[in-house]
Amino acid sequence: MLTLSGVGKRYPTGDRALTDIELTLPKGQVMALIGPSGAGKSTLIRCVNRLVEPTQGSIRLEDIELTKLSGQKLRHARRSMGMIFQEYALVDRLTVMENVLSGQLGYVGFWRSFLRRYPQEAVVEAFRLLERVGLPHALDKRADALSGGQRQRVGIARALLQSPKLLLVDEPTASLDPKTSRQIMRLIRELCAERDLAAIINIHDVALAKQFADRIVGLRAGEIVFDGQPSELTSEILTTIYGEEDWDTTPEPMEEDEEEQPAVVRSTSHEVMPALATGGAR
Ligand SMILES: Nc1ncnc2c1ncn2[C@@H]1O[C@H](COP(=O)(O)OP(=O)(O)OP(=O)(O)O)[C@@H](O)[C@H]1O
Repeated sequence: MLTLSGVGKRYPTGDRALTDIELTLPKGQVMALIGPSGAGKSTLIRCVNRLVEPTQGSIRLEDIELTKLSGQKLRHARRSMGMIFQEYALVDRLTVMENVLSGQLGYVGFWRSFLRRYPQEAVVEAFRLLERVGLPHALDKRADALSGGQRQRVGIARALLQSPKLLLVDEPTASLDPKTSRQIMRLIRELCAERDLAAIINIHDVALAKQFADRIVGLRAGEIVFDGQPSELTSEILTTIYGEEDWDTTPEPMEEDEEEQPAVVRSTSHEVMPALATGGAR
């Protein structure tokens, strides 16, 4: 369905973000993309929808070579990719319903969308989607009155309204509490199964990736260093992806007379390690 071959990206600054990426994603597969900060996860996702221009290689979505598209054809191809990006924030002053319908912007003409007059069938589908993502009672709420989890649900409904073939999801749980994070990951997974939709999810939380993805791809310094089943993600492989760390032990409780550590320990972004607690069933 989606095939990346020999994909590379070097930014004008000289940073090489991706090297020789080979990846094939079949229909219906939920793939989690993990790796340390700066490994190239966001760059990879953005190369697929061409928010970032790959400097090498080919990216095919079904029979369309995405790297060669421009203008109208690129806009058309982008409609088949639902994007759930943190920074694709909702428009706060608009209602939930209006935010979802804005997923139709690529379809309806400029004046129609400017005047916010959407086709009846889009409105009906938006109702249905809002019900499906668990927000049937929030249609008229302003987006700024929603919780983080509710906002993410609106973002998911908006992405689905354009009937995509592929979902590109960038850190969907970054600002959510653990329970809401699980609910959002479960929802994405269920929706992919219902619609035979493939998804690439850039996620820092390894435990969530293991629980909710069919496949995990580990990036390190722009290269794929692991591609396999969640059950194959051993401590050795985590070390390959993230670098040396004792993945299996948790710290011993401190002795009473031990000097207390500061509550917050700041680290550079390159030292960010994944959460490893394994939760219960899906
Ligand atoms: N616009 C840009 N211009 C120059 N270099 C960039 C740009 N965006 C990213 N990079 C560089 O490309 C590399 C990969 O960055 P990217 O954001 O894709 O990593 P990431 O794995 O998504 O990181 P994080 O988990 O922190 O979001 C890094 O070295 C980064 O500094």
